[in-house]
Amino acid sequence: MKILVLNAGSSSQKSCLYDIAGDTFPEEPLKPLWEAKVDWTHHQGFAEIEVKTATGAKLEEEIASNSRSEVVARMLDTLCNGSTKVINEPSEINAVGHRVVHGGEDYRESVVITEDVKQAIARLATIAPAHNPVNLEGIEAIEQNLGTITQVAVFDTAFHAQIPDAAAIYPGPYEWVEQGIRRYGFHGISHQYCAQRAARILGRDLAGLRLITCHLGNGCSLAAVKNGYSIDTTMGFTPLDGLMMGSRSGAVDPGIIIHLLRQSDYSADKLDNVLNKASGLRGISGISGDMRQIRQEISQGNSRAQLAFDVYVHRLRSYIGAMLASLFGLDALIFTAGVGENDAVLREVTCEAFEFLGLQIDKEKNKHKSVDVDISTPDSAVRVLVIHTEEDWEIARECWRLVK
Ligand SMILES: Nc1ncnc2c1ncn2[C@@H]1O[C@H](COP(=O)(O)OP(=O)(O)O)[C@@H](O)[C@H]1O
Ligand SMILES: CC(=O)OP(=O)(O)O
Ligand SMILES: [Mg+2]
Repeated sequence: MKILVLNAGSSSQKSCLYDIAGDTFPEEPLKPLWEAKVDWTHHQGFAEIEVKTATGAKLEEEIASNSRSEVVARMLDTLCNGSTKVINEPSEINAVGHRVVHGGEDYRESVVITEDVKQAIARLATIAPAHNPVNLEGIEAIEQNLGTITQVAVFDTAFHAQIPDAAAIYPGPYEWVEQGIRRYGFHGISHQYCAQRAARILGRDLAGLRLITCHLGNGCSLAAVKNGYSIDTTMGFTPLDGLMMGSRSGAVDPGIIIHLLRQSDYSADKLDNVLNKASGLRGISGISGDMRQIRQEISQGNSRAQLAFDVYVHRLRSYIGAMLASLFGLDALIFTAGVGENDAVLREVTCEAFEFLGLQIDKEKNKHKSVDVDISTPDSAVRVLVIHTEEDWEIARECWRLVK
């Protein structure tokens, strides 16, 4: 079965094609036949497309277009033509899976996309403005280019759908509960993949495991996973809650918002922009939301970069503490996504705070650039894992489950 996966971000579009043979979904992630990445950030009005195949073919080009449909058309063209050709025609694709960030109260698991599903994704754009509209554009671009092919929406919120009310409900007025203003949680596709992968690495059943998965990418969130279910998480009603992120503030005293609305020229739009795009590592450092750049500036003695890192670590430790309390204990702490997988110093200083629990990492193992490994010492009371997240593979798994 050939499954095309689309993971649409606000300024990028990642896609890949898997070929899954046989009657059972493989345990180990397969290498995609073909992968494509489109980036709109570098050159206004232009899309940079990078394509590579499992056999080593590569293609890079720039096209003058802001239209996701036009760019998806070109991407699909590279699947069937030229040096990166891996199939003869688009009709060989059996299904298309999409990462959709917000599924709200209506969608608590993956679904085959219908008009109703599209309308719900559009409606939820008001609370996931950076994500849901581009997810919908991706779905429509596939409709325009591939017609009536089966498409599946895999929601970032779904893995958190079982979070108990005590952890999900904000202590505002009860009307909020009635209006669906509650903690939904995000990055669920990644948290779910990492929890399953951790159980495999540990040689244990998910049932009986208490895990904290730390997804630290541009967006950052933690999940407390018990018996394979998320029972608490740091992102909330929107992907702005919780940890400090690349350019998002994470949780701040709501009184600051009231203060700014009353005392300054802040509007809702300005607040949105400040909290989502001009805060976090970028806001504090004044340099960048990219952890690699923060690290480089720290090595050159930049005190604001150091402060940004220190606040990031403080927040991360605090929220790990919160997840620990929800789990009543911990079997494994898992680091994943761009920062979690690559930043050994961050992992080391984060873990130091939990040595009192008997959690101990092997500092040499921690420095190795390998993933899907246990970096704790043999006698550590808690296992510490670094896992390469495979959101696309998890989307393909859900697609396979629904379409097979
Ligand atoms: N070697 C590294 N050291 C520290 N941070 C890294 C490294 N490589 C990537 N990152 C960070 O990972 C983040 C992006 O993570 P990623 O999971 O790719 O994000 P997203 O999928 O949310 O766009 C960036 O902040 C980047 O700086
Ligand atoms: C939900 C979310 O924050 O996603 P990302 O980290 O991809 O921005
Ligand atoms: Mg990501």
